[in-house]
Amino acid sequence: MALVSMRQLLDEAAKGGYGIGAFNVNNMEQIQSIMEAARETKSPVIVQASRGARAYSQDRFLYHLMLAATEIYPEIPTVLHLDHGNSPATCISAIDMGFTSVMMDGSLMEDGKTPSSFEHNVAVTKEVVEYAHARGVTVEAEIGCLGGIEDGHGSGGSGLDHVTDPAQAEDFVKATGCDALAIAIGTSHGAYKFTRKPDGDVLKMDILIEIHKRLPTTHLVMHGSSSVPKELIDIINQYGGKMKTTFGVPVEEIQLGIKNGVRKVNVDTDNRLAITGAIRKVFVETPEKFDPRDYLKPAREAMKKVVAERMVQFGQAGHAGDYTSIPLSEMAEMYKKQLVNA
Ligand SMILES: O=C(CO)COP(=O)(O)O
Ligand SMILES: O=C[C@H](O)COP(=O)(O)O
Ligand SMILES: [Zn+2]
Ligand SMILES: [Zn+2]
Repeated sequence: MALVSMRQLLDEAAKGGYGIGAFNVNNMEQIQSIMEAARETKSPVIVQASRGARAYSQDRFLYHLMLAATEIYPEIPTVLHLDHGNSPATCISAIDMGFTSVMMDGSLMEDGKTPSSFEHNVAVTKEVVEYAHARGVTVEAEIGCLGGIEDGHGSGGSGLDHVTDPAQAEDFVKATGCDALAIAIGTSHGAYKFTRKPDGDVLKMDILIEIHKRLPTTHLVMHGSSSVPKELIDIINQYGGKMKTTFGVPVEEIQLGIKNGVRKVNVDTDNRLAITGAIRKVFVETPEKFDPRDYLKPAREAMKKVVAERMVQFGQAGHAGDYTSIPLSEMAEMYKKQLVNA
């Protein structure tokens, strides 16, 4: 099976009322972990690569690993998505290489740091939507800026300033025709999201629910959705790591999101934690070992376990065989004839 459009997976998820994890990758072992978890749980999958991942892997390596994944796991509908594209040029280069979905993150300027204006965001997103849809490729956009509310860190100043404005989200989707919308509700990337279990003061599920009410057919995306389980932090620290106490997004909050329009759930940090803990354990317990396979195999296994668990929790498990994939050329026709609902 060829790589498929993310739009199709999200439309199916909306019909079935479930969410789909989007897991970040940089190398072969991470791709293998996700694909094995998908096979075990019979899940459709979204594999995503950041700009950093593309640079790290000289992206053609990553692309060809993903083609290998479609050959080895033909029963799994598999999407290759660009995470946080910073400009139309970045998105276009990914589409030209064969990514079947891209994120145009116009909430920030091209430097990936400075919050942008609504007008800038609309303009760059529209440009990407036009190029992508003509090729059957999906576009995720973002409105509001990620970054914690609790400590005001993240994209520029006080986190609350950058929480998504529901009215603006509505205008933005109408103006751009994007397929999926990432919103800012107080989560941030990385391990240090919250200093206590988040409540409604710092994790704005009410805003998410309001956005879903205004945009009931828009596929919402939750970034920064690692749960940062204490068990994974404890393993790292037990084997010589030095991570501070921290809290992520509780799975039950993500599940509440899924009941309210969230179809794509971005997870990277939890997998990084699992991999690092597994490798540290081998190093400490068997310091005489030096074959990379001796620690990469347990690392791969540890990540697979986290991914499979999330696939079950998000509800995508069991849905890999529900549909046959629509070729990108047909998706392009559907966009042209406006058969894909905004
Ligand atoms: O949002 C993410 C990637 O875009 C990943 O978030 P985490 O750092 O919570 O895993
Ligand atoms: O966007 C955040 C993802 O966790 C990717 O992180 P990265 O830019 O370090 O590859
Ligand atoms: Zn952003
Ligand atoms: Zn993100």
